[in-house]
Amino acid sequence: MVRADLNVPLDGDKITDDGRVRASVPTIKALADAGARVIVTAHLGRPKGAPDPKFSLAPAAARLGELLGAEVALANDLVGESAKAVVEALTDGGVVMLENVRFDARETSKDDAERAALADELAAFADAFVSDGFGVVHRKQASVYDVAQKLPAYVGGLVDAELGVLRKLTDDLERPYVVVLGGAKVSDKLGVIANLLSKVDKLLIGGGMAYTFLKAQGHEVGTSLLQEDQLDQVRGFLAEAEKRGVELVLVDVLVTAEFGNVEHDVVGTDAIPADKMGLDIGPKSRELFASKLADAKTVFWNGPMGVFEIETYAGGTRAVAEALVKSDAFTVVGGGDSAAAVRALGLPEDGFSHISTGGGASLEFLEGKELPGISVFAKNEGDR
Ligand SMILES: Nc1ncnc2c1ncn2[C@@H]1O[C@H](COP(=O)(O)OP(=O)(O)O)[C@@H](O)[C@H]1O
Ligand SMILES: O=C(OP(=O)(O)O)[C@H](O)COP(=O)(O)O
Repeated sequence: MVRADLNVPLDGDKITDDGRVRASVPTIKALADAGARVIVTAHLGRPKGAPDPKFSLAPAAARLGELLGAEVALANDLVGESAKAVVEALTDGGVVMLENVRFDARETSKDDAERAALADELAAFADAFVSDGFGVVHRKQASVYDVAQKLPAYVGGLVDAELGVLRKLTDDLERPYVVVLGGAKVSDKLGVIANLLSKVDKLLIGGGMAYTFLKAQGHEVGTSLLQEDQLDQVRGFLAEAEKRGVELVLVDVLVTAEFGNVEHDVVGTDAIPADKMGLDIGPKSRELFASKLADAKTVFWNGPMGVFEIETYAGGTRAVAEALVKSDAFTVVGGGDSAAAVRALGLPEDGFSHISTGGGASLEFLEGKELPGISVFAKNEGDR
């Protein structure tokens, strides 16, 4: 059983960036080539613990089959009759996939016993477990953490390689060290900032993340993405950043009346109208961010600077990406959408030192937090 991260961006049922599927191939292929019967488990999006066709893994299974050159049958459930039939029909060297692990509410349950019960059912399908979904190792979830305690468990090549690169950002890194944060998973990622403040020289904040900072500084943010319940925490970060001399810079944004509308204005961060939302960083911010990145020696970037999927709001993300390509620093981009953005904007992948499949996972590793999907291996002494 291989836990992969196949959480790919979709437009309807079309994969818009298959980077995570491609990154999952080497481990799956090596096992299949060695004659194993491979059962792939993965999640897609954040369904509410029940089947939802919008979040089916069907596009990922089809793409994985194309890349492997052999069909990958997809069960239409996780541990039910369909999964049992698909696993039973497996032959040596074959690969099958179970449906989205998050269609079962026990996957993400906070209750240890509930997760363990699902892990038992998953483990009954297999003789060994390989943890290869780097983007999800920061999640204490049944298919990532609990199942690793039920079977002989091994770290896969992708997880091993990702950790190898990220260690370069924790041991003896060259300064100035700049971290760029954006994206939409604001509440998740605000949590890492407290620890990052003691490690970085500059923190550049854009994307959906920026508006909670602007609000905490006393600005009006209109209808922009806002994590109201974390404002106090962010006020604490601002005070801490000032004390430590960590710079936070954002001066203008692109605002629009309605999400997705291409009609927009550029306004200063102190002039966001009450009925508008910010969907990208503005031209002055782009220049400022690029100048802060120009003399960096180490950069980690997670989270697009704007809604890059719409060309009108892709400029901020492009500016940061181009600044990294130009830079001779050690540059790591992490996250499903950030990696997808770099490729969608046509930037050369070799313009970055590393493009990681994990955003939240990388950030939590960099802040020094224990990652459940990794620390579980310390508990299974002897397994590797
Ligand atoms: N200002 C913004 N408002 C709303 N969404 C935003 C904004 N800026 C960026 N985004 C969205 O953030 C998403 C990616 O966020 P996230 O999942 O946190 O990044 P990653 O997958 O790289 O870790 C993109 O789909 C992008 O459209
Ligand atoms: O897309 C992911 O993370 P990322 O957006 O931090 O790169 C992973 O697949 C984890 O998904 P989750 O944040 O819903 O647990």
